[in-house]
Amino acid sequence: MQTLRLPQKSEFDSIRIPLPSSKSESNRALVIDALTEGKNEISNLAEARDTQTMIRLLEKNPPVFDVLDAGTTMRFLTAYVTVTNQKKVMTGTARMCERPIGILVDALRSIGAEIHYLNKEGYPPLAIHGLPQQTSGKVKIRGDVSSQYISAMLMIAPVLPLGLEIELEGKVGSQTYIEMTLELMAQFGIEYTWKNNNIHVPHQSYQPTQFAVESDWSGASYWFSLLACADSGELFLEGLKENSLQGDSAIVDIMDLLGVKSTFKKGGVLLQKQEVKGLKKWDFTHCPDLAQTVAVTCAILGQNATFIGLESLRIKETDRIYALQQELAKFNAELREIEPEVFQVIPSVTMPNSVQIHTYEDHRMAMAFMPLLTKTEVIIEDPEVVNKSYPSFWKHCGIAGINSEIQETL
Ligand SMILES: O=C(O)C1=C[C@@H](OP(=O)(O)O)[C@@H](O)[C@H](O)C1
Ligand SMILES: C=C(OP(=O)(O)O)C(=O)O
Repeated sequence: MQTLRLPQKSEFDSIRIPLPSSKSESNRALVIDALTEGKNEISNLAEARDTQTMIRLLEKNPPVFDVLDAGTTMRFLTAYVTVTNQKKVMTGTARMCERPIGILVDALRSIGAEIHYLNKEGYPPLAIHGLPQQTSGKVKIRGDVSSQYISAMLMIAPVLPLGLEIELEGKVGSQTYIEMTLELMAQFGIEYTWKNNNIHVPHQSYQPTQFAVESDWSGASYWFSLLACADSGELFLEGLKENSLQGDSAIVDIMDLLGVKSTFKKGGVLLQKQEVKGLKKWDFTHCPDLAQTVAVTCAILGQNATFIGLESLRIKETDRIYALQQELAKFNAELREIEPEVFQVIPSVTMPNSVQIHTYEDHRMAMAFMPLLTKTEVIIEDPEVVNKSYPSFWKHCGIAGINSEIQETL
């Protein structure tokens, strides 16, 4: 097994981190581009494996689309392949085949698609036979499992002959990602209305557009956390905008409470240390990918914060609640469920001399625990797991003066 040793370090100079591009924006722009007649100019696409997988599948168009562990690639391409009336098998890693897709398949079937499950009902792998004819212009989709099903349906909606009216049912999670989808579609010339639970996208054409992908706010969160946990330093994060399409820009408000001041400047955002105001409670319903970063930060900073809105974490790259609980325990911290779906961070009081973090095939487990190096030596198992969203993460740690060392262990 490969591990990465991160020596303890808690003082940082004035450092500029280039940051990767957003995989969420990239994967939307790629699907829209594939649906557009005419030439778009899309720049700054993500180096993330999830995006590179989508580029490769769209370019090579093999009969089997193996998306590996990329949720957006699986969900967005399932809708894309269907609407473009292709015959295709959609599959992915063993974990991807445990991540539900039934809500999206039901939505596509309800407008006339022919899709079959090749193994377990409700889960990939799927055999798609296309959409011979759109039989309905209305669909109901529950919003509490994954917003990616809704984004997938929204992006194909303009090219459907009858357009699409989507009624969102129940609680809607990750709503910021639905907003990102619609705002991005609007930049490609699409008009829509969203009233209460109803989103209506009439039939229309995507317009050729120039679109530059912004840096990734989810990836930026680990640098906010590093500074929050450090004794001193100043970081400049490149390519972030104050008015972002990404809901994970909420990290600015969260970290304002955890001791990081953000100042937007030309070309990015400057992070400086300030006093810790304290984080009492946060709802992660609309920014689930920040939960691991903030849980680790609170555990390190001695913040007994209450977390809600973590339900979707159980069906991501791993069961992130279980994974966090296991790894926080290694430095005597906890994520305790005090009532159903209400969690409290119980911070660490004693820190071991070294902590080895298991990463559960989840990029965010590796990156979220990196800031622990401000308090002790950290050993990260399977460091390449970061490639899913942030392949240059360890290189950027090097820019920050963290002298990591790869180790081969049995
Ligand atoms: O649409 C997107 O780009 C994403 C939506 C979110 O998923 P859910 O909607 O499943 O919460 C998020 O966790 C994921 O990393 C990216
Ligand atoms: C959940 C994530 O991605 P996806 O659902 O697209 O696999 C993530 O990047 O944290």
